[in-house]
Amino acid sequence: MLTAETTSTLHETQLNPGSYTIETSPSIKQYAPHPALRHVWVVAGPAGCGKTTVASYMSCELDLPYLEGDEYHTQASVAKMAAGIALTDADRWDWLRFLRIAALEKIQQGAHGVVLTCSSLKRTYRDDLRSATENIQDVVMHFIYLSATEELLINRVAARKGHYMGANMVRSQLAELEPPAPDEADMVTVDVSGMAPEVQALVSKVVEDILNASAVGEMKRVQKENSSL
Ligand SMILES: Nc1ncnc2c1ncn2[C@@H]1O[C@H](COP(=O)(O)OP(=O)(O)O)[C@@H](O)[C@H]1O
Ligand SMILES: O=C(O)[C@H](O)[C@@H](O)[C@H](O)[C@H](O)COP(=O)(O)O
Repeated sequence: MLTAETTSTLHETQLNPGSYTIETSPSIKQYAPHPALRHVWVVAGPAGCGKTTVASYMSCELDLPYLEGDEYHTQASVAKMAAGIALTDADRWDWLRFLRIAALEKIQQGAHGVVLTCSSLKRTYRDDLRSATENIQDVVMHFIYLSATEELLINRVAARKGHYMGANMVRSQLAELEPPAPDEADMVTVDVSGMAPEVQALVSKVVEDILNASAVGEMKRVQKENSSL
């Protein structure tokens, strides 16, 4: 069970990584983000875990623009994946760069946050994405990592229609996957084995906790600043 533990500044705000279990089904809409902060939500995990499904929900609930990671691959990378060939690091660096640029463009254009899908399979890829916001004080990145078994992923990819990614790619995705490390405090794991409403409830709770923790962290930062004037 995730608990939010706030500290003196936003950047020190810690959220315990770990799987969520949840009983209620709140809407995220009631949780207005802190006006001084903008959030980049990266929905992560291997093919078929539900990134697109969850990100669409979050984008709608939070009223934020949505960047679909699949659309930022080069044609060559899509052709590779469609042919059942796993991407390499070299294939992915530009993709990650395009995603970073696209997310920052949305922020620069005035969006109060962004929802982004990106498998972010390896720690180095996540660190690369993190570099986009690390020097921007009012923008904070979060990873929502969707966790599922190989069997579930294969079943969901196999049942999905009209996508270049075949079920034969799940194994290579899992072979490369580096699940959240204990020090990745900006990453929260959500178990997606349930049906959509259950997953949505888990995601809502994750977002609620993060927004609450961020708001408290930001308030403490402002109070600290004011007290030192
Ligand atoms: N919680 C769920 N229960 C059942 N099916 C789901 C669930 N989430 C997603 N799906 C279905 O599984 C398939 C893969 O989901 P998708 O969102 O495309 O995953 P990803 O973007 O991570 O590849 C889609 O056909 C989607 O409709
Ligand atoms: O890094 C990769 O190997 C790809 O980005 C992959 O992880 C991603 O999942 C594809 O874009 C397939 O799309 P779906 O994840 O939507 O199936």
